[in-house]
Amino acid sequence: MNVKVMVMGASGQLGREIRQQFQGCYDLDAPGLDITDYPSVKDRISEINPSVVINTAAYTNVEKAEEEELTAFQVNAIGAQNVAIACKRVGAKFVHISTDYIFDGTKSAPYEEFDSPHPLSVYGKSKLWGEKLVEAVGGESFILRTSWLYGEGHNFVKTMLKLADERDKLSVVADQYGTPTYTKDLVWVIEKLMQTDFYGVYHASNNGSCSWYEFARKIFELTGKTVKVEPVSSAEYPTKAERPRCSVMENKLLKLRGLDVMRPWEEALQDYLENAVH
Ligand SMILES: NC(=O)C1=CN([C@@H]2O[C@H](COP(=O)(O)OP(=O)(O)OC[C@H]3O[C@@H](n4cnc5c(N)ncnc54)[C@H](O)[C@@H]3O)[C@@H](O)[C@H]2O)C=CC1
Repeated sequence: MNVKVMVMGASGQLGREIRQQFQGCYDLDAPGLDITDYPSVKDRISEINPSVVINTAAYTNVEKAEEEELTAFQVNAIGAQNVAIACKRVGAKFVHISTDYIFDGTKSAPYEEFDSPHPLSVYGKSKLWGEKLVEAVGGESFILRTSWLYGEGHNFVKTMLKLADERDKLSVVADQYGTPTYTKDLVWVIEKLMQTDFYGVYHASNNGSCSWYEFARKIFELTGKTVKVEPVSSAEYPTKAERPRCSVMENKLLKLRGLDVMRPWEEALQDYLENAVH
């Protein structure tokens, strides 16, 4: 209980999951800090003197980031570095969350940790800059790249369930592949890793892969919804931000370290639908 953990972005999807799972196990601090405000970040981290800081705070609107590049970079790159510097000053371990969108999705096999990144969107670029700036600080940091998150708050699963109640037919993109990841499972990995000194970049998604269309079909299969789902191509559903066609990642370093506690995505989804969605 005397391990102090600070969570940045504590009211977001992942931040809420961490608070839920860590409550009662750790001395938890969830400040409503703006991570782009370096003096405040530095002062608060010095004052609390945590053992671990987890940064889930991010500019996550992939579409809007195309128009708000500066803000996206302020939060995802500069903000991440601010927290990393403040952690280094007090000797705190730093867990930073990144994304599969740093890849361009053209590789024909799952991405490993040391594959070359090549982001297609402003969001992806800003997150990659965040990774590089965190690494440049040279502190005790873990960078966890995850994908297609769902848990507390708004997410694809809840959107699909809502639409299924409102419509008879849905169109879902079938030519973008990735791995849905339950925040609960990601928190298991965070907790395992933060107890080690194995600093570095990790892929941390549930196991397996699917398209958004297959993801939607599985959600309806598991909940017994009878809505008709139609596969569409990305070209039929134009967006401002370009997304990777196949950003499936392998949790290779977690496996090598014997720390891959991730379940197959279908199993995690079933757990979520049975126990967390009301
Ligand atoms: N949601 C997803 O599908 C994926 C998310 N990620 C990454 O996982 C992490 C967590 O994502 P979610 O919890 O889903 O995001 P979220 O959007 O639910 O939460 C992000 C939180 O950060 C806060 N925030 C924004 N700007 C801030 C600032 N300047 N200072 C402090 N807080 C600020 C927001 O208010 C929000 O509460 C992020 O780093 C994101 O880039 C990675 C892959 C997929």
